[in-house]
Amino acid sequence: MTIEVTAGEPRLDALCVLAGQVRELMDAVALTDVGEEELTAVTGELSALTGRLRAAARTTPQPFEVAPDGTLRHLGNAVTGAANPHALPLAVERAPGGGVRAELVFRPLHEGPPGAVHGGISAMILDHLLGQAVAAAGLAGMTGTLTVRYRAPVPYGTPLVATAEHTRSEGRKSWADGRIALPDGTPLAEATGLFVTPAGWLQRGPAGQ
Ligand SMILES: CCCCCCCCCCCC(=O)SCCNC(=O)CCNC(=O)[C@H](O)C(C)(C)COP(=O)(O)OP(=O)(O)OC[C@H]1O[C@@H](n2cnc3c(N)ncnc32)[C@H](O)[C@@H]1OP(=O)(O)O
Repeated sequence: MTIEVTAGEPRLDALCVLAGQVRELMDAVALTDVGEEELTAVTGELSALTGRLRAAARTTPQPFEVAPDGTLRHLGNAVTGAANPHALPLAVERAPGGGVRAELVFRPLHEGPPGAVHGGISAMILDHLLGQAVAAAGLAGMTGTLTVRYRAPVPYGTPLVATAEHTRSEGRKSWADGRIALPDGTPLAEATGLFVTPAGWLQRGPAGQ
């Protein structure tokens, strides 16, 4: 899959494509049933590839930054970052009725209980989405508390919809609610969270801009 998030920045585009390929690799590792000899051979090739990438390395992932088009982006983010193999990546958009939403499909790689998504993975997605709902209201903050109610096992391999909305603020504290649901709206995991805007962000913003 080609992800074009970086118009006019061919190296970053190539990095995002590489991250997508690594996601496919991770899926393949989670599901492979090839024999021991082949596993050992592939491990050797991957070790060589890892060395090539480490030939020039940074100490932190791609940063939270202002892109050339003036928008904020975080290609290294563990949930949304197209350049981060760990990320789905989650594509978050403004919801028509307010708040934010994202369509997502978890993968077998995300298994916790047999046949369902790990609760920590669901919590991570909800944490991020609630945070973006708060940010969309102009109050970006760090998670202070996150409470999740798991109402039903979250399946992988099935289209799901995650939504969140900012509910209220008091000073630097903001609250948001969200859920991961089936496309018909049936909630599977619901969350509420408190986000605190660090005092420094009030002057400089989360990207230090
Ligand atoms: C455009 C962008 C897009 C970007 C959109 C990005 C979305 C990303 C979403 C993912 C977010 C994360 O995962 S963030 C990662 C996980 N979270 C963290 O690592 C946070 C670590 N904790 C901290 O950095 C800090 O403790 C903070 C920032 C949370 C608070 O520090 P602080 O700013 O010094 O707060 P402080 O002055 O003590 O308190 C201010 C008020 O908040 C309350 N308060 C403080 N912490 C907590 C808490 N944990 N739980 C309850 N309440 C708390 C205090 O009681 C006080 O209330 P009162 O006395 O005024 O009533």
